[in-house]
Amino acid sequence: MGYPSGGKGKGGHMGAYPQIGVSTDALPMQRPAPQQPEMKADVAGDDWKAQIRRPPPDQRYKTEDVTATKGNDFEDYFLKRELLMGIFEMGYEKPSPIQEESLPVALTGKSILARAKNGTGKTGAFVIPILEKCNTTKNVIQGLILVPTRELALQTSSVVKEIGKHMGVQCMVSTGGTSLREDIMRLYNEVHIVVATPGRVLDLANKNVCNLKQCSIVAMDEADKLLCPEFKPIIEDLIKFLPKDRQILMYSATFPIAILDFKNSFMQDAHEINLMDELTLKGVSQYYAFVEERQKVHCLNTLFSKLQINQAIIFCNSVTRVELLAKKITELGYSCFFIHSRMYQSHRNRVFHDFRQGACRCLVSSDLFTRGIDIQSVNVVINFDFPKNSETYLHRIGRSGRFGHLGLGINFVTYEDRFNLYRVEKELGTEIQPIPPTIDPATYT
Ligand SMILES: Nc1ncnc2c1ncn2[C@@H]1O[C@H](COP(=O)(O)OP(=O)(O)OP(=O)(O)O)[C@@H](O)[C@H]1O
Repeated sequence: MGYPSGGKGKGGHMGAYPQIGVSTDALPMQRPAPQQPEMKADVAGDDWKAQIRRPPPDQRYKTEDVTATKGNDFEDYFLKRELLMGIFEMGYEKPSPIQEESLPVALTGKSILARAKNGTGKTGAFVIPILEKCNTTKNVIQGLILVPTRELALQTSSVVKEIGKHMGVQCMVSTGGTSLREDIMRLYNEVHIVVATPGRVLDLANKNVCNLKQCSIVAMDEADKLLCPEFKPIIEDLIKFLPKDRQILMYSATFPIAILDFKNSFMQDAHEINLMDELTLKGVSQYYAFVEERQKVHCLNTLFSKLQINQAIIFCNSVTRVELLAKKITELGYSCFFIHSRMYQSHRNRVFHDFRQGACRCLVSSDLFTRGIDIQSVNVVINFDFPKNSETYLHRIGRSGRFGHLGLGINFVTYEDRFNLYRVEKELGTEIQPIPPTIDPATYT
């Protein structure tokens, strides 16, 4: 991934700070999908593998979090050829452990409640069976994917479109913060799979414009977040619009006890998968720096000069603090973006898109980006404010070290945070070390 020259370091990139407002272009996945598949594959012959345009193999070191598999191949699951082509063109060579555990069960139609570490391929674990079951000759919604944030909806829909690109699948994103009218118009066209935040899709179902009568498979990503008090009643209402024999695929890295209630009500016979004997990622080194509040910006400055940051996400605990910190970083002479839920959706889209493209090295974020966001080039996560609970800690740190790669998590800990640090360590069974004077770049690059 390329960077504009001087993307890191003191270069007076003061202009980068207000960049978030420059354009209201929607991301491509928000536009109505084309009516024809991007490329119709000729997969009739035996030479289909020769047609696959695989990306160059990923040679980087990967930890056992993704390599400890049974050695299965995607071809073992008798998937449609068009789907297999999409999988291989994504650069997926072999299924990850959670994909190995999920695919055969999901393909039988059974519901799943699965827990696996961050960045180990849960999205593929539910997207692949949904695509396999999708009959693109039928003009009805057959799969629904629910996610807690709009950014995650955009990201997941692009995975569906990429993996399903040889199938002619029509995938629609539907989230709050966008035009309801456009969503309604889109639904007059062909839609096979909907990726949505719960409120908007319930709204559309209530208005009888989103017909879920034949939607027999539903995935809930970040399921514990979807079952928090804010979303749970919406999810329960939505389920009433689905067929009785629907299949539910629930995934997260964290499953508090509260989930059991939902499981008992809606998916009693679900198959359970738990790949989290240990909770934190093997590839992510975690450190803390004991600081006073007023020293934090200075410490961040020191980290910027000492670390080999490819891309970094810096988390704060409030929207106000996100904006303040982004301003301070800019004043230090570093370019940075910021994102939080109180920004206009068009600005959020722009920041997400540009940061993913590598337009800026550093993103200051609220917990909006804590879950699910997959940006492979992020190798450093900094908790400028220490998170309040261990679930948030785990998901934040998991924005680095994607798919078993190496990463670094650094926590600023104040006197008031000291008990929280201890609790997170205890609850996650992990050790967060005091930060040493130097950190070997080989451990996180
Ligand atoms: N079988 C595979 N082979 C190679 N790369 C893969 C495979 N499956 C997934 N990936 C890649 O791994 C990265 C992480 O995957 P994904 O976002 O699905 O993780 P996740 O488990 O959902 O993470 P989180 O818990 O943070 O949401 C993505 O960039 C994805 O493209």
